[in-house]
Amino acid sequence: MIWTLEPARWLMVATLGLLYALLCWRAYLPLWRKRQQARQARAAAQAAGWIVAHASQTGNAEQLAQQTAATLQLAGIAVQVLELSELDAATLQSAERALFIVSTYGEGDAPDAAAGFVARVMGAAVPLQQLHFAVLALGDSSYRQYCGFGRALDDWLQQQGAQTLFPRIEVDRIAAPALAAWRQQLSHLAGTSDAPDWSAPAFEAWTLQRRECVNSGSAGAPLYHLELLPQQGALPDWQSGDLVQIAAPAEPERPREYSIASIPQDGSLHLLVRLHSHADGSHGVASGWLTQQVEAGQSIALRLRVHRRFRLEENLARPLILIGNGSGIAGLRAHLKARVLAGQTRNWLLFGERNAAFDTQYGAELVQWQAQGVLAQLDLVYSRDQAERRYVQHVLAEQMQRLREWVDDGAAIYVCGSLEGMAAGVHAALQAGLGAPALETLQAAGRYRRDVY
Ligand SMILES: Cc1cc2nc3c(=O)[nH]c(=O)nc-3n(C[C@H](O)[C@H](O)[C@H](O)COP(=O)(O)O)c2cc1C
Repeated sequence: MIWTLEPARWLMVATLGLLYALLCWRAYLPLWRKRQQARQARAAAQAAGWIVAHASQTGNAEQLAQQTAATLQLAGIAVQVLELSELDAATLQSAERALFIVSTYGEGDAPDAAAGFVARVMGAAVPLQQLHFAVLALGDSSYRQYCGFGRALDDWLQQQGAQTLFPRIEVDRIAAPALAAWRQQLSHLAGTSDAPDWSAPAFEAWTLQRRECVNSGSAGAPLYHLELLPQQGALPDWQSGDLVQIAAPAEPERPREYSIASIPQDGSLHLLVRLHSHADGSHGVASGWLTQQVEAGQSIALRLRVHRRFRLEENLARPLILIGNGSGIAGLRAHLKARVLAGQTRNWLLFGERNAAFDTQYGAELVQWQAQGVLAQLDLVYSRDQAERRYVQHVLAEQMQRLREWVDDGAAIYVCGSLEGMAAGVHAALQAGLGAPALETLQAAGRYRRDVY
């Protein structure tokens, strides 16, 4: 009879039972973990309430996402603010409400940072019947593909079965009425009537200290170096990579953006402004006013704009490859100044212009930095100084071995200047030399940044 078994046998039976239970548990463990993770993801999405996802190049969409989140939070709604690139299919599938605030670049493309989301997530079918969403699409109607990315994202979400909370709102050059419509929809959704005011910081009066044409005789349009100081108080703080907005008196509702060419340690704010001329010979509203009309000692309405995506941030500690052309030297010069200040000498500048005789804006500084050993490599590429046209992307392709070595050493790549021609050519050369996936990885890691126009 079983009750008569000896203790040793009991022990064996018990051990075998335990072993069997353990084996079963081990077999079940991965499944359990997976279920647990899914449960946690769902719980996180539910606890987080709404997702506010942004895709921004120069920060407008990101700023609006923060303001949108603040409005919802004020109404007691839990919000998770994410970059679009941080969203994956699983998170989208476990979310119930999401607001997308996205701008458009290139020719109807997503901002650089969202390229990964487009390839990874939008390239596939993701059933999203549970998701309710709305899109705020930022753009500029003077481009052919107006709000191209916002529209594409909206279409894709609807194709996946997601339901719109309200129709897409398109914002032409940050126009106030469209933003008011978005705020109104938010207040309605959140059930609040006291949404915070979203007005941008006011323009402040600055004084033009000095202006100088830096490319007299050039085959290109005139380029001017400007120095400015605030009329009230001390010089504000900014970082290399940041922008200013300038409101010309003739068109204050449409401020123009310029890269800042100096750092606060220079003692004033420098800009490099190209005079634009139309076919009929008339000048661009803002560039004509800044370079031909305002006199030294007169007032300019200006506000600073953080351009987080083009700042150095953690790349300050990495080797830095700076690539640009024309007035794009402005932003690159500010970065070089910040690097010199930080004692970082592993800098490589590839810069393109037309003729060495006329187009050497800030050339003396560059040569001096090279002599001081703070500019490890300087490639000045003049397109018209030889029979064949030669551009930065050609030199980049020739120097690809060196570029790979720098990237292997952890370098970051910053591109500033014209989108057509330069930035597109540089992008193609980098893709060919490093491979598209590697370039995408660099971009996602914030090691490939562009300020192109
Ligand atoms: C180089 C460049 C290309 C652009 N291309 C487009 C475009 O194709 N379609 C469009 O609607 N807006 C285009 N825009 C306008 C931006 O989408 C708009 O300025 C937006 O407010 C930028 O928001 P962000 O700061 O969040 O990136 C372009 C802007 C730049 C500088």
